[in-house]
Amino acid sequence: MKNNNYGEDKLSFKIENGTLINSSSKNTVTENPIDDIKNIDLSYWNKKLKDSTPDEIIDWALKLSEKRIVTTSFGKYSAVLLSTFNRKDSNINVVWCDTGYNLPETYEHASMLISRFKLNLNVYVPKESRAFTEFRLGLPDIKDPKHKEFSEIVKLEPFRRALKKHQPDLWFTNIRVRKTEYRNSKDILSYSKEGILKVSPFYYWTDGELDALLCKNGLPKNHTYFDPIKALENRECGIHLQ
Ligand SMILES: Nc1ncnc2c1ncn2[C@@H]1O[C@H](COP(=O)(O)OS(=O)(=O)O)[C@@H](OP(=O)(O)O)[C@H]1O
Repeated sequence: MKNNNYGEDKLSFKIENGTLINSSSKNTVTENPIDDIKNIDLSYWNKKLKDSTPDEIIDWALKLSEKRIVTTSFGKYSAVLLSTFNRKDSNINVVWCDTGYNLPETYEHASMLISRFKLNLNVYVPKESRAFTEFRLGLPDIKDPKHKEFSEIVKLEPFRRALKKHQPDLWFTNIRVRKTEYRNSKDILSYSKEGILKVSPFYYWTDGELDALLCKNGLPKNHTYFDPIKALENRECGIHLQ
């Protein structure tokens, strides 16, 4: 049974057979003998953190470095991580790569979360205007060879620019198991190609569990989220590959 302690307002809960039950976590991770964030034993710590709650994982990780960011797409479940950081480190740099291709509902969702959580938001946009990109490339679908250049211009280059600017040691994100084969090979902790420690506190949570969490905490869900760079649910947009 997984302990789904979220910890908001000092309340905690777990889900057993689809039912939400109050509980208190007894799984606080106190041991923290890490002196080199670039070389932590991922297999040891992933095992250790697997039964920890997102709050416990975040508390553990926050002790590792002040140089940290949380990324958001303002997508379907973005409210989960952003609301957690509102309690844990409300001033953390939030990085959003606004491709210019979000639906109006996503911009509405973003505006609402930005003001509700007073996000310390850092927005990265493409260097080229949407009009010029579309003039040159159209709006290529994923089968079109031009999709690679399109992704690079509207999302991947802005994301690399964000990492270069912030130079984080720690990157909080919301990748989850099962979404893609690639992600099944990841875990709560993983390293990016540049050696940034990525922390995904909700890695083992299912959609149903996140839905229950949103509902319990009165948080909004961005039902219609669509990212033309990612395009398919089981595809990588590329930011987690670099
Ligand atoms: N545009 C943009 N800007 C900044 N950060 C982003 C962006 N797209 C994805 N992400 C980060 O990746 C997390 C998982 O998102 P996805 O599952 O949609 O994956 S993907 O990266 O688009 O393939 C996602 O977590 P959530 O936004 O909480 O779902 C972000 O941490």
